[in-house]
Amino acid sequence: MLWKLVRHYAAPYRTWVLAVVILQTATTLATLYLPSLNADIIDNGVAVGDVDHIWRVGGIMLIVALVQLVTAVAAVWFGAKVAMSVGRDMRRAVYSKVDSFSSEEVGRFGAPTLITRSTNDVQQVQMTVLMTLNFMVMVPIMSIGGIIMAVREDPGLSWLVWTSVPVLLTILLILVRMLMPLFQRMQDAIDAINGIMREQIMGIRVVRAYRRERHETARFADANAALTDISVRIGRLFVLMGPIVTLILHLATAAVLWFGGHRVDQGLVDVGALTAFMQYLLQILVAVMMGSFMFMIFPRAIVCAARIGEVLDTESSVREPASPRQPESHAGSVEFRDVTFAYPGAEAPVLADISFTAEPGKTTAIIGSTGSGKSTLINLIPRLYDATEGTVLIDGVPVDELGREHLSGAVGIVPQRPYLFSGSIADNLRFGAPNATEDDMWAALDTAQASDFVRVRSTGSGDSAAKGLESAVSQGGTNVSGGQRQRLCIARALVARPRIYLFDDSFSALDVTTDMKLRAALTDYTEGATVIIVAQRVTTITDADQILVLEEGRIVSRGTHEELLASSPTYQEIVASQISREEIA
Ligand SMILES: Nc1ncnc2c1ncn2[C@@H]1O[C@H](COP(=O)(O)OP(=O)(O)OP(=O)(O)O)[C@@H](O)[C@H]1O
Repeated sequence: MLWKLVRHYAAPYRTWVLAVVILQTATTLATLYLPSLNADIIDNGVAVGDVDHIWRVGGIMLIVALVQLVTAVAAVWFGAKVAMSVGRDMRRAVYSKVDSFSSEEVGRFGAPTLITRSTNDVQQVQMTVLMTLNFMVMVPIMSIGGIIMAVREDPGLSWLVWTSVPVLLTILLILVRMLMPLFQRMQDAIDAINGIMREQIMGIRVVRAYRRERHETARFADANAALTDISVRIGRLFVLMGPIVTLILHLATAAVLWFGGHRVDQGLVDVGALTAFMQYLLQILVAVMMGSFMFMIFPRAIVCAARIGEVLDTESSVREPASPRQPESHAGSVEFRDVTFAYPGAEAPVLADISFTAEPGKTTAIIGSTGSGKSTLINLIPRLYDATEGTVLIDGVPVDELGREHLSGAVGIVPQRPYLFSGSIADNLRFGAPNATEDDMWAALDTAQASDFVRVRSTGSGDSAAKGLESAVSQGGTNVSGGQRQRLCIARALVARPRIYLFDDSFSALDVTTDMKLRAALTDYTEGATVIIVAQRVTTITDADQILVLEEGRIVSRGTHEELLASSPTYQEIVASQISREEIA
């Protein structure tokens, strides 16, 4: 998966990769050339007192060193550009994939892991691309070229290469083998810590309310300790690696000086050639070390790439139609035809044989006990999920044949759990209608009974204080009350002026008087549109043109308030539990 991902995302930057290969080759060749020039200066300049030779070869050395410097810097620059671009594109792809997911896929993966995969995992792959680009040319050329050059300088000492390289390689491979499983566990530990952190931040109020701080702190401490433990073990192995490699390098240098010294004494080799041999041996060992380092980062990148690939290979269960259909009328009627729905993995359906029509200009209300499937039913209209059997139609066209744009333009939903985004109140209100004017927004706020508190609202202090529509909303809408958040979400749906309004238990946080005022204003505002209201309170829906009573996922009765009062035992039960006999009368 790592190779497949990198090949795909690096393809647009082929030219830059080629530049890195050429530049790295030039750097490595220059690095390999320098020791033999050095040997030449010592043997043919210093040893025989030829100053001209020293100047001439010294000049060449300077030029070669300059070439090495410039090409090395340029190679790293291009390498970084490729790696960062690959990382950016991969992050973008993961983001847009997640964006296309339906509630099912988001629920299946879970938010914490989706966040880790699009940030930390992509970063690991990006880092591996950077390292690979830096080392992939240098390591093979330097090790093979180094061996050839070293043996050329003094074949008699070549046994030192054949012994030191395998020793270093063996030790490094043992370390890599020990590191591999640790890296895999590290990624899981990061996931776990992100998950706990997110859950605790989101649920901080509940944690406080139930005085669970100690328990939660202990849970976090355990996850933190696990991550620390793995990191320390990885760190220990890394720390061990430094001295071991240095020891081998020093032993190799000492061996070259010891055995080489004897050979110089015996006149078998020149001092310059011996110096060059030593430098080549060090270059070979450094190349081997870097090669092993590359192997060390691969296991982690492979794990990360697999996790990224899993997201990218997942297709949304709610798919865009290949050629979207346009309905003939744009009135906004909603029809359910024998709809059955089961959540993925669940055995029993939560909705069964649902058939009804919600007409434009009329209000359809859905009432039923907790868990009877009201929200699920509403969620099928904007395709948060697709029906398992049967069809949901808007203006006579099945919703899965409508384009996403068309569908989101037609349907305005106020979810059961109201959510606002960070930004100003105006930013939030313009979510579904970017061109809405201030008058449009105030009209929606008036209808949602939200204009009073928005008008006096102010955030920030001094000159930077923002007032009214420009006042700030924090992420999730946590700096407004539950009822205010609910009304702002209602206003957000109203501003877009869709043809179909879906209110999922949207009046629950309002007091009875505000609820009444809001519904009266709503009747005028939504005139001509299809309105579907899910409600817990009977008083919210007494005026509805049609009330559907849901029980365990089935419509058990339907009719107006009066009709149901007369005919439906379930409805009578609900009403009796909420309204006194006098009120009913
Ligand atoms: N994402 C999900 N995965 C699996 N089951 C779910 C999921 N969401 C809801 N359910 C189940 O489906 C059933 C219907 O849930 P739904 O939220 O539609 O009920 P509801 O009538 O809106 O309830 P409430 O009045 O409490 O909001 C419940 O039994 C619930 O446990």
